[in-house]
Amino acid sequence: MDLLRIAALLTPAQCLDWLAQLEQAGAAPAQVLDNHYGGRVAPQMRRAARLQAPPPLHAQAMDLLQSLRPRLQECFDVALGRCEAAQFLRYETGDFFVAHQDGNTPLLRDASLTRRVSVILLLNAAADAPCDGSYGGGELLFHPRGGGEPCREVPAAGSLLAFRAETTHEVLPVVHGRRYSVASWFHGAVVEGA
Ligand SMILES: O=C(O)CCC(=O)C(=O)O
Ligand SMILES: [Fe+2]
Repeated sequence: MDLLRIAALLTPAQCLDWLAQLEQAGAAPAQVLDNHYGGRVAPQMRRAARLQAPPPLHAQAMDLLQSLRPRLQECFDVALGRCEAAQFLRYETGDFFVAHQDGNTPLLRDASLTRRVSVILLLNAAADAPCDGSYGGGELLFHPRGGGEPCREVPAAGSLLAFRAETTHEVLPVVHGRRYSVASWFHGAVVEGA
């Protein structure tokens, strides 16, 4: 399974700054891209809030993610085009996202079809015991194609994971605190005349 880990993409101070800005942000239930449900979330699939980041913060996140394009293209050996608007996510205690694929799965012919690389940036850290600004649970599980033991990731605050959009992954329920992440997707480069 291809999993790229980028440590310390954000400094601890940047994480705190982003989190402080998100404290003020409005929230709505996070959705899923699914024709069947018309994009609405099926509550048994996902529970998380999508935060309305202030536009300058959103722009900063987009610049940061776009700066990774060359590295991601090289790592995954795929030509990448646009990067989707970053989603700022908050998982409260009990929130989760069941095993899913983000795109590039031909059976689902929706806007996710051209997604090639998913990126997830964690803004705060996991801790075993409840303490300010951290969360418990909320691990990311990556399931290898064809079965086998899943790979369990607990990224440090400010670090990013990138993987092929068709990789099956899930977020286990948060058991204490609040987990903050930023997710986005790079689509394949559009080939002229294709
Ligand atoms: O919040 C996360 O860590 C993962 C989010 C995710 O998998 C998604 O939005 O597709
Ligand atoms: Fe996902």
